[in-house]
Amino acid sequence: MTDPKVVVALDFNKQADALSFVDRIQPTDCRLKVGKEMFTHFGPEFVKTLSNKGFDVFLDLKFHDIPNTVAKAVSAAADLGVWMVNVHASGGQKMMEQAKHALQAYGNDAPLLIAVTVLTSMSREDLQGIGIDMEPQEQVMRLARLTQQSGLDGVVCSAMEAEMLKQSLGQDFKLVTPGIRPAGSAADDQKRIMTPKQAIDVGVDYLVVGRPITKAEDPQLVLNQINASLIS
Ligand SMILES: O=C(O)c1cc(=O)[nH]c(=O)n1[C@@H]1O[C@H](COP(=O)(O)O)[C@@H](O)[C@H]1O
Repeated sequence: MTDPKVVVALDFNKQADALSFVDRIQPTDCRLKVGKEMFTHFGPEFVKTLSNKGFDVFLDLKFHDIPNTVAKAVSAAADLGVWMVNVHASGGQKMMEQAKHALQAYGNDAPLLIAVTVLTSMSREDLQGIGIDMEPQEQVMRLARLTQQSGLDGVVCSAMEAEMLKQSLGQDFKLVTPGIRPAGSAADDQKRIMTPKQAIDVGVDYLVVGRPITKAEDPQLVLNQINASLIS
C-alpha cells in the first residue's frame, strides 16, 4: 500500500509495550500517531526509533503558542523526520502562517501541517465558557477556513464534519479523523463513530484508529481487514 489511510494511535504508557506492538504490524499498511503522553514519557528518541523501523509518524502535540515558538516547534518536528505535525487553529492566522513558512525550508521533506479546530470533547457550553457564542460545528467551519487561508494542509475533525468540510474547502484539503470503529468493534468512550469505509466515503483522508488495533489479539489481521474494507 503506497499511501496507508490508517494511522494507529499509539497510546501506551510503557515503551516496551509500544515497541512490541509495533513489531507486530507492517509500516506498509499503516502510519503511527504519537501524542503528548508517549512523547512526554519517551521523547524524540522514541519517535526516531519508530521512523527507523520504517513507519511514518504523525506527531500529535497540538502546538499552541506565540507564532515564533510554534514555528520553531514545528521545525523541530521536521528535524525529527515526522510525516505529519499539528497545531491548534485557535492560535490564529499569524501563528499558522509562520509555522507553515518555517516548514518551507524542508522542501519535499516537510511534514504535512494540519490544525485542530474544536476538540470533540468541547460542547456548546464549553465554547460559551471561553467566550465563543457559537455551535461547535460553526466554529469548526470557521477555524477550518482560517486554517486553509493560512496555507496549512488540512484539519483534524470528526468524521461527521467531513462532508461539510470537503464541500466547502475542496478535495485537496486533508481531513484526519479519530472516532473510527471497524464494524462490530467496541465504541469504548467514543461517542459518534463511523466505520473506516463510511469515513472514507464521506471524504476522510486519514483514519485515526487506536484501541480496535492496539488491543487486538492479532493487530495485523485487524489492519488487513480494515484495509480490505476500504477497497471493497
Ligand atoms: O487529537 C486526537 O488525536 C483526538 C482528537 C479527538 O477529538 N478525539 C480523539 O479520540 N483523539 C485521539 O484519537 C485516538 C483515538 O483512539 P481510539 O479511541 O482508541 O481509537 C486517541 O489517541 C485520542 O486521543
